[in-house]
Amino acid sequence: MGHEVRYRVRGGRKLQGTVFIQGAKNAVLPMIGASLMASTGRTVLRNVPIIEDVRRAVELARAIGAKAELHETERTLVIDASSLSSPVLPADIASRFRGSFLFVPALLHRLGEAVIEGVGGCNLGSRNLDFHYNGFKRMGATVTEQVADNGDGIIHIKAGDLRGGTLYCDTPSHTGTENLIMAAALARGTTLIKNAALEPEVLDNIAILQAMGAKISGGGTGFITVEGVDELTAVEHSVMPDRIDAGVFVMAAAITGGDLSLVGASLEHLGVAADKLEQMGVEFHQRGAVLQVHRDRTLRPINVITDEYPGFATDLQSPIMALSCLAEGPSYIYERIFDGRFKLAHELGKMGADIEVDGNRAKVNGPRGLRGAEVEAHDLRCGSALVLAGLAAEGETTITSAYYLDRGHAHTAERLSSLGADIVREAE
Ligand SMILES: CC(=O)N[C@H]1[C@@H](OP(=O)(O)OP(=O)(O)OC[C@H]2O[C@@H](n3ccc(=O)[nH]c3=O)[C@H](O)[C@@H]2O)O[C@H](CO)[C@@H](O)[C@@H]1O
Ligand SMILES: C=C(OP(=O)(O)O)C(=O)O
Repeated sequence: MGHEVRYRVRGGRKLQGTVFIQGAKNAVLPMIGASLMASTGRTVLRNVPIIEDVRRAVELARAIGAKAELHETERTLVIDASSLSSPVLPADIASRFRGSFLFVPALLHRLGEAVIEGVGGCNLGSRNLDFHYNGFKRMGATVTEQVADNGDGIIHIKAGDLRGGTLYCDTPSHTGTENLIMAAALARGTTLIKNAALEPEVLDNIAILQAMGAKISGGGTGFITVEGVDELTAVEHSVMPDRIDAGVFVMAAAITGGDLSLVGASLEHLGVAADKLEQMGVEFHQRGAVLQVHRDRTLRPINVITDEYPGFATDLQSPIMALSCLAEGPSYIYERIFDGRFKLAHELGKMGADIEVDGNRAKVNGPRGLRGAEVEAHDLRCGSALVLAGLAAEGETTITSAYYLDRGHAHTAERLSSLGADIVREAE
């Protein structure tokens, strides 16, 4: 797992043309979790990104007894959760993607318990789940951990009768907020979630839950109130566009000095990343649902501090590290969200970059001409950053362990090739 896919990129071509931004990975995964809360009917999700995380989510939904059909050509997922039967999230699937933990509220409500054999996601240093567990406990659940024969921890959550309460996140956790909202949606009484995440994907998940009959207010304010209801019904919903996919294509235009029209991209959803890219010399024009991106000026260096939305998204930190290698002067990056997200610096070093890392801070000494090399994608965004670097490098770049890239980006090679890039995906 993780080593069978590689991308080969030959750099030096300016990208031009129109590309469709995929549906959002971080919106569709909680929506699949939400759909499992409907005990009758079929949920229809449109604009679903055809990525490995969605394929794993479909496998996991089936493993717990739901019927799930992914219609790839139509980018539509149909889920019938009426036959949910097993509370066990098996390690072989659940430990391959972070979004697996978003199935927990449905299991607690539908089956009274959840057994978590593993939680995956990119290895970005410590990724705690205490806000989720503490919230479930405040609602009346019990959480216990056992050690399996192979030494792995197995978490057992028993719901009893979940009731509303006052919950909080110490920091505004993205999936933490989504899990607590879903747990509260079918709980008895009223729940207040303080310091809730403001990400657009959280708001899109609130929108589908409201359509299903949930009573949720305060989305986007940091204080969310949920009045529990007795049941949720299956609905049809179109997944919002992926702002991180959009950001990567913006940077593909920027790193190649290209000119792209991004269908579905929103300048607003890029948050501070849009301002930072403008400071670097990228020009934007939002015309309805199409964002035009152009860069022909010299790239200027930048200071980046990652933060929760609307701050600079941590998932765009690796891509901008690749871009800043070409900037005329030193760029400074401070990663505040994850404590292990700089493995990329070493890989970019193999391509000629000069990056000094000190804890959660990095100094990128630009400009450095990049050259093709054999590099490894240690996580999803490390993968997208290496593709960007490959687009600007002289010669051929081979990116291994590219399953990680496929976890979150759909049809990467096809979409970039259609814009003029020389890139192929090889799977063994
Ligand atoms: C599937 C999904 O939506 N993944 C996204 C989600 O991950 P995820 O939801 O896992 O990220 P969080 O917002 O929860 O984590 C942010 C920080 O809070 C800490 N924390 C979080 C929860 C908790 O219970 N205790 C705790 O200490 C984490 O260790 C991390 O340092 O948001 C991240 C931050 O925008 C993105 O990079 C991921 O792409
Ligand atoms: C960290 C990421 O995802 P996940 O939380 O799914 O591991 C990501 O999308 O970059």
